[in-house]
Amino acid sequence: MSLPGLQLSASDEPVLSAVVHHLTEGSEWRFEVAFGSTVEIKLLSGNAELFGTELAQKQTYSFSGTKAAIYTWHGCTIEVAGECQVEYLAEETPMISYANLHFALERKRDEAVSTGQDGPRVLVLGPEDAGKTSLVKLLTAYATRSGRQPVTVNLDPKEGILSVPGSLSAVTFSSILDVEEGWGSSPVNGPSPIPVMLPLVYYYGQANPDSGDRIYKPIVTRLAVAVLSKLQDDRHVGSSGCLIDTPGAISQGKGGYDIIQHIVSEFSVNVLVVVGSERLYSDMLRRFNGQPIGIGETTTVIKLDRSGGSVDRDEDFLRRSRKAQFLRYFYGDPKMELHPRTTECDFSHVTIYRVPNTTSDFLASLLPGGEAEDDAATQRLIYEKVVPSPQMQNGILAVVQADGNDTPEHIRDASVIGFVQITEVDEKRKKLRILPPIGLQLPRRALIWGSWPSDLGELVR
Ligand SMILES: Nc1ncnc2c1ncn2[C@@H]1O[C@H](COP(=O)(O)OP(=O)(O)OP(=O)(O)O)[C@@H](O)[C@H]1O
Repeated sequence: MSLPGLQLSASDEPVLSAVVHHLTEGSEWRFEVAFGSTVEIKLLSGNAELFGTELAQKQTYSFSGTKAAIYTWHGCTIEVAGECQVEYLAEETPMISYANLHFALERKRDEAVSTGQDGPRVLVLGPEDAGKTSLVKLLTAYATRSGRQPVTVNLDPKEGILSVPGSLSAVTFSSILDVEEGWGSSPVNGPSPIPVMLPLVYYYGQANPDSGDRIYKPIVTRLAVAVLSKLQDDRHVGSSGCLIDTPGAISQGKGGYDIIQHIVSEFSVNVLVVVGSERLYSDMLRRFNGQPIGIGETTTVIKLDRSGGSVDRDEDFLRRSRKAQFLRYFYGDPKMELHPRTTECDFSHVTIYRVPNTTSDFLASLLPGGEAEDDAATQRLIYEKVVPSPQMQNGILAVVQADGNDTPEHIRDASVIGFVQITEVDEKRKKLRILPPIGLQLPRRALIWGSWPSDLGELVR
């Protein structure tokens, strides 16, 4: 079609050249797409899945800023339009062992249905970029495809499953995952054509857990209490069990093992999966294999190979992924755009608590004379009450279900209602400008200012 007067025709629009790939059974096509480029993929024939979620035939899926793989059990043909940074066909994958793990979990779920006990509580451990999140995504997708309703728990603050980075969350999956977005969407993550899921979110505000801080372990406990009571209250969810993703940092010995012990006991973990590390596997085997959990149950430790497709992501890629997650939180995605407006409020309307830089504050507390002797000093290790300052510019604050005057413990243990960005601090007028997500009123709640991520820049469009 040509446009009158402009001498333009449809053929002047950029056309993405399409290439067709034939995948043999049990192989995968791995691809990486840079931020700023888009690659469109269409399944022409056969069956294919992305981290366990099936692709529909003839539907176009768009990817940007992604590293992933399309796997086929029985062979397929896909059409790919656009430029990938990296792409290749791989015939060696650990998918059979991943599927075997899924079937073993299914047997435990069937047993749970007949005995009335909880289904498997699965903890996934491994070094950074070993493919832990991809495995949890795949196991979640396979469980929902088998008609289960597992609770998926994210204990990796860098990840932000159905929430933003900096938070820990738990959500019950009852429907398919989103091929393009992975976990799909929630009210604290943005809109989606896939049914909205309501995650339970707690705020950590730092990149890596610290066994010595007074925030990480207590909020893991809060999540565990909520998840285990959900398993008790809803038998379908209960027999499906839970799948727990973890940060790579805790799999590196010392303080990390202390955190692993904490997670295992709080979630009554009975299946511990180690991905891609012989040494960690042997340490976990020694510590946990055969350990009794409740009546008649013991923990089983198993090892899985790392997929050759699981790749290291450089800091620039991770920074851009984080920024994209926050932009999606505030502005939605092309399927459903949102238009939040910044709003101004007085300093006196907000009560802000700062997440301390735990490593330095914790170490300081161990120095002679620096020991936390009284309650006030102990509480400083949780949060510090602060007045708005220019350092907060572009900072992310979590709005939690607690009053500004509650104790730091109460504020830490409160779940998140939403996140805001501070876009301007006017010290002279004592006013703040804030970017809230659509629908979030800034009531007189406690706000927690995280120390990470600190490199997002201004998100206002
Ligand atoms: N089979 C695969 N083919 C292509 N890319 C893959 C494959 N498996 C994983 N990836 C990609 O490799 C990267 C690292 O994987 P993943 O996020 O699952 O690791 P992780 O162990 O959870 O990392 P972290 O320790 O940072 O949380 C991700 O970008 C993921 O999409």
